[in-house]
Amino acid sequence: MQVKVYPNRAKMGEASGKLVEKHIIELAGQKDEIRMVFAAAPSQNEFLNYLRNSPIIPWEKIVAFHMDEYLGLDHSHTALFSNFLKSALFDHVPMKRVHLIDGNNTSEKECKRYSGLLSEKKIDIVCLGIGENGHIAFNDPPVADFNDNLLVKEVELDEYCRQQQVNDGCFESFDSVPTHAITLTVPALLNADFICCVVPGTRKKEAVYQTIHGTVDEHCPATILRGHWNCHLFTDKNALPAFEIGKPQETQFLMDIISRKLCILNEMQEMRMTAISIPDHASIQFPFCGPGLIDLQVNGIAGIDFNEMELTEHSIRQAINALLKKGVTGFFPTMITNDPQTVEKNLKIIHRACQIDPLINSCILGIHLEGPFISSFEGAKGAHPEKYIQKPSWKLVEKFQKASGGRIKLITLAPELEGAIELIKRCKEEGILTAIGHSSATYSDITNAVTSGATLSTHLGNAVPMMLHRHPNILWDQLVQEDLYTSLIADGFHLDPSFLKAVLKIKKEKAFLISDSTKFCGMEPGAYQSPIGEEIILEENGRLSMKYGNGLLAGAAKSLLDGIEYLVKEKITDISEAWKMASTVPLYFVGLKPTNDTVIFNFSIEKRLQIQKVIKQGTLVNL
Ligand SMILES: N[C@@H]1[C@@H](O)[C@H](O)[C@@H](COP(=O)(O)O)O[C@@H]1O
Repeated sequence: MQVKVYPNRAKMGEASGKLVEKHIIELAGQKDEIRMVFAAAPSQNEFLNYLRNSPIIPWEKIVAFHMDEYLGLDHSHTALFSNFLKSALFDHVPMKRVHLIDGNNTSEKECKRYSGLLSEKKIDIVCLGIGENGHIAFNDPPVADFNDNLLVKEVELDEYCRQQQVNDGCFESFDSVPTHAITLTVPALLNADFICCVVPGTRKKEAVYQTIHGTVDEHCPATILRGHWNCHLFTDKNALPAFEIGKPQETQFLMDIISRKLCILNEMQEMRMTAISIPDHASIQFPFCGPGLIDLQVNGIAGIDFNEMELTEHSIRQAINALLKKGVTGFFPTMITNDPQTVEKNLKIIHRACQIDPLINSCILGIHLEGPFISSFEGAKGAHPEKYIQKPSWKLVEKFQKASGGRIKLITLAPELEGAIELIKRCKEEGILTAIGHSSATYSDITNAVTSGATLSTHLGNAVPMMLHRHPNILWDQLVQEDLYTSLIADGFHLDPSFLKAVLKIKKEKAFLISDSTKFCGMEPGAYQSPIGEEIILEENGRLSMKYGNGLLAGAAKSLLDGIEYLVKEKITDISEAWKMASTVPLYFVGLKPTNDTVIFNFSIEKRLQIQKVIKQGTLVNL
């Protein structure tokens, strides 16, 4: 859902009208008939007024419906929605056809008749508002059903909704507002390809707040709009309680949003937001939309590895295509401890690929050097080859940084090594983030690293010494550092659910997911050679380990998307939290501004995620 905020109703009406006008004209170029549903309420006045006066809308192609009607109100009553829409729009423009709901027909017959008309063909555009009680059409909280099997039904209006009709000036008294009505159901409204929602005014504050920030469920039926992939919410300053407009409190605002588990800010000026907040129990069939995924540790994917000798610009593009298919719109290619000549060569290739291909350039947000300044202790060195481990050296970093065209943004190192603290400080000066990882550091090494500028624990819980003292040890010692973020591999093999739960309880919004995927992610099970020459085994279930390392893990063969699914499946977090940990949190950690990159996905009852569409830099990616 995109939220746009305007200083007053007039500007809001004009902007929403323009957007719908533009969409109608686009559709008119493709089809002979455009089917639209309109809402009848004073909140729509400015919007309908814009449409009525548009000199370019091809009304002769438009078939109009409305979304609700009172039962039993006299034909001539001005509050009848059919009469309202006639005087606001239908009587002024040469529509192809207008289908009015007859509130004086028996409700059963009328629901059937109108359902029949609606289901003749797909509805293209729904223009609606949100009630003070959060309703859409007359789906008030007590009767709204996100999984309704019906398209049109009779409902009893709740008292809050009836009072709003008096507040809106449509009826003189509460008692004169009918108690029953006919309404299009939630699925009938959400089935449209395009939704324009116009909600002005102070009395809508709570409803707008809930729509943007509340849990997606029937307590506020409008929250379901966040799940629609092409919904545009227009509101005015008066209806917006959550933050003040015009004050550039970007950081605080972003933190507020992150802590409320929902949406990211894309453009401060327009207040465009991409929201995701889905209840864990939802069995909603509509696609959802969330920010593009961000993976700060990708060694490779789909047969291509950034550490292999054979890396080319073309294979980088292939890897990016595979990542986009998994919803990853931004990532750090990760170079592990390796022959320095290969590292340098591959950094140059990545740099060149970014220069020649704008898509690669926009997906590669930076490069992660994981090593070579790591511990050579068993366990701590993990799957990294000992022969290429080096002493911390700014000179080497400088050489690599030059080869990469300044793209190295993160270095994982062992702070206990001689010269590591100086290197951390130097990196900080040069704008490179540093992380603690593949280390056997003590509490004082870790504290020194943090005070010198280290801000992350890389894949906490993995690549640590084989045997740990129960306390102190390197896990507790990092967990207590409040300034450290933590990256976690949630592939189902690297960490147990209880460890993940405990880390999240401590680190809260400072924990994010990485895949640590290698070229074997997406490959058939079997025995292979790793890019750094080790024999490795990829099992049927996706476990990747060293053949001669007593089963020790050797990176991952699962994607970031699998990590999100794992957190939800194991009931470690809900989907909103997990998605946030794989998108907004890592982006925030590296200090990059949110983008408009968006992923549209299905989330099934079986908790499976399926990517449907990826929008990168405003363009639909060909998946
Ligand atoms: N990329 C690292 C490997 O280099 C490391 O060997 C492994 C260790 O996991 P554990 O410490 O659980 O054996 O974690 C990740 O996969």
